[in-house]
Amino acid sequence: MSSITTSIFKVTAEIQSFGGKLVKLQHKSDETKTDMDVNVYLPAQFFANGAKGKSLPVLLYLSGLTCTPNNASEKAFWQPYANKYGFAVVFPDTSPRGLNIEGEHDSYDFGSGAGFYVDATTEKWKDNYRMYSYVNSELLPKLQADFPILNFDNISITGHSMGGYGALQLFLRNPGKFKSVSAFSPISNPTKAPWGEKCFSGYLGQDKSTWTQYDPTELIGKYQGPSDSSILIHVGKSDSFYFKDHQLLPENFLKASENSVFKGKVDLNLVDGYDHSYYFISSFTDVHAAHHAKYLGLN
Ligand SMILES: N[C@@H](CCC(=O)N[C@@H](CSC=O)C(=O)NCC(=O)O)C(=O)O
Repeated sequence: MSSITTSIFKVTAEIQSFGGKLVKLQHKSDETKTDMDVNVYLPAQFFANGAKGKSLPVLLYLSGLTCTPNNASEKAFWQPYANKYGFAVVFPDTSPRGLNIEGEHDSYDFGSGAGFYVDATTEKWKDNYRMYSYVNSELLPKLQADFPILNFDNISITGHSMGGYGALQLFLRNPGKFKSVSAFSPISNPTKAPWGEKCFSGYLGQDKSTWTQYDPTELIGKYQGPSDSSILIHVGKSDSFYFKDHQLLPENFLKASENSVFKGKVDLNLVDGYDHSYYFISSFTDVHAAHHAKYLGLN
């Protein structure tokens, strides 16, 4: 039996980890019209503070292509830092599941596991592939309702690859909503990268002018919200998606930031020897956790 009481979400697993608990949840989504899985890591403070009613900040982690909520929960190692600083971590899924739209499961970089954090407008995808609205407008308010001890008004955002792009995109499209943003190997200029071109043309259609509303490199120059936080990015120099396939293009984002309110505030770290994997991510989780803790008022 679960020790966590919820009404919107069904608790499917509760796993003690690093002194806190990873809670696996499932709910019916109005946006995707499917059941959706989401994991939430509740730090030790959640259980200690519960009785005292002290609210805890939240870090939203968006995952990359092929991922479920479990990849980062098992391999990014946010738990010790969530406990050190006292924040919860939310790990959403990367696409609707359980559908069988024609072509949906044919490739790893489109369809299932590859929702690309957009609201699709093309006929085949528009009814369910609404991962932008799902994460931004449905999931977070619903979690707030079931977890009142968490403070979703004190939230930061991060992610990896497709999720790193998603983090930058959600941060820049919602000025002031997130206290800070960071990204591991983000697809920084998706309208110019093969992964982005494939997903945007499939979900949004051939008119490229509709793509730019989701491209961080296009969005940063137009952003006019708070800019007190810096934008922290790590990319492995031995990541073949970076140096060979040119999927990430972080230099384009850095350059665009020079004509924005974030001029001089994009902290792009190209790190020797690291690849695209969770071995890389988990090597820098501590730096990203400290970055967000600062802006969430935790250190
Ligand atoms: N061969 C891989 C290709 C997909 C991949 O590398 N996925 C990354 C994210 S890439 C950009 O969004 C990932 O996080 N994979 C899951 C993992 O646990 O490493 C494959 O098919 O997995």
